[in-house]
Amino acid sequence: MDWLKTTDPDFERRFARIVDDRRESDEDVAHVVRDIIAKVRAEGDAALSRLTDRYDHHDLDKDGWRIDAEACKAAFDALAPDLRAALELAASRIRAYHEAQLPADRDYTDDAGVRLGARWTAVDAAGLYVPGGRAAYPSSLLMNAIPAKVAGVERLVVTTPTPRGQMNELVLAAAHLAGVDEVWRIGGAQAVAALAYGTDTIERVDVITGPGNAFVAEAKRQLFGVVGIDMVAGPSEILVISDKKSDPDWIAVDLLSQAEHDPTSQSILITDDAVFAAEVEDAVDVACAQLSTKTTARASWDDYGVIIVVEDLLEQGVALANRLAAEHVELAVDDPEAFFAKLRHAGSVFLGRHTPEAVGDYVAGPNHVLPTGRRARFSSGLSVLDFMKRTSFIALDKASIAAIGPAAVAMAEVEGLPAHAKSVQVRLK
Ligand SMILES: NC(=O)c1ccc[n+]([C@@H]2O[C@H](COP(=O)([O-])OP(=O)(O)OC[C@H]3O[C@@H](n4cnc5c(N)ncnc54)[C@H](O)[C@@H]3O)[C@@H](O)[C@H]2O)c1
Ligand SMILES: N[C@H](CO)Cc1c[nH]c[nH+]1
Ligand SMILES: [Zn+2]
Repeated sequence: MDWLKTTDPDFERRFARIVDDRRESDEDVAHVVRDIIAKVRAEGDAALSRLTDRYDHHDLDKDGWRIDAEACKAAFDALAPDLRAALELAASRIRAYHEAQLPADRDYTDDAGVRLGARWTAVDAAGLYVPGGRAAYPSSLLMNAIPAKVAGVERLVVTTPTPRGQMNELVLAAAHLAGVDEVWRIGGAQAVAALAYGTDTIERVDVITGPGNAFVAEAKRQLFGVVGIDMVAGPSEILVISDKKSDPDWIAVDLLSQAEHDPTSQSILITDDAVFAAEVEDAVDVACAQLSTKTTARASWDDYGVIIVVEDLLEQGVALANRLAAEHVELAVDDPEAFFAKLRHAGSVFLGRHTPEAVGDYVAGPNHVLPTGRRARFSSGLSVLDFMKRTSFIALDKASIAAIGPAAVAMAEVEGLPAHAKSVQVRLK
């Protein structure tokens, strides 16, 4: 864990190193992923089978490639009542939030008499990556599938690893609840490649969404263009801005809540009180030792955890947070609105001491699939729009082409494109 004070003479150098650190996307990962993608593209199912054996340690031909709809329904029917209620609450809150994102078509006629507009349509098929290496993520299934359904996607294809052949019943139950069409027992970069290129067994999709570890995130990054993607959503991150009035035990578990996802996750505390910072550090040690996920959480905190003590939390603290552009930012202060007003770069923001990030992971409603690795500077969380595209349209008649056509002819001529000019001119006669 790194301790920084803005008053340290080498603060700027050390902070800049943290901002620029590409935690998960190093050259080794990129190289491994490139190789996996090439193998899946060239060999299809045979590569999927071999890579699943190598990384997830089971035999697809023996265990089955696909989980059928009956198994998903059976898992849903077998849910304990409290878990079923929790999944249903999460699903209905996620659905309500995302339904409000549906965009409106445009269709109008401007002053020149030109009819213009745009029509939104869903992609035909979406590949939804549901992580499953270290933990199981039924919540991520809902976060992927519900916006896709709201958008009107016809074919929803889930891929998820089943390490050592172990299926997670809650993931299957969530697939039934969300109305997923296909569930494939494949994870990692090989799953992303199969969705992008298709194989004899798995038909390709148009867009791939969802979170995952460094290999999954890098595969999506490399395959963007072959297929649409939502954004690069890799190992989780949390940045907590807190004054000394917060309970150190609360802040410690908030930091650990993201550290426990992955050894390359990152948890950062920014505070203006060094004593409070030390209390949180101690509380992290105590809380971490009690977690079943302590090995992962400890590794993440030791290698990538950061505590930054600033002189002025509102001005300096938020300025640093903007440079970090973290996936999640908690504002554990008396007046979170004042901080929120200055915060421009973050995937999702949690306002006030009673808003733990973990509630957003499950039941609040906004999507938990969010950009990581400082990418909140230019990307947003998963939304209904990631499953849709916009087609613009133009309609002219004799009068309106006469109004705007000559300008097009003039521009085509200076661009040296005579066929363009002619195709307008012939209609002006
Ligand atoms: N940013 C977000 O929105 C968000 C949301 C939820 C989860 N997450 C992140 O998702 C990740 C889940 O990770 P996970 O590991 O539990 O599951 P995962 O499904 O993402 O990854 C497991 C797969 O990784 C591949 N893999 C593992 N080691 C490999 C290696 N050495 N070489 C090549 N491939 C390898 C395997 O194929 C395996 O199937 C975490 O990093 C978590 O923080 C992010
Ligand atoms: N915190 C993760 C996004 O980074 C989402 C998640 C799912 N389950 C628990 N957490
Ligand atoms: Zn989480």
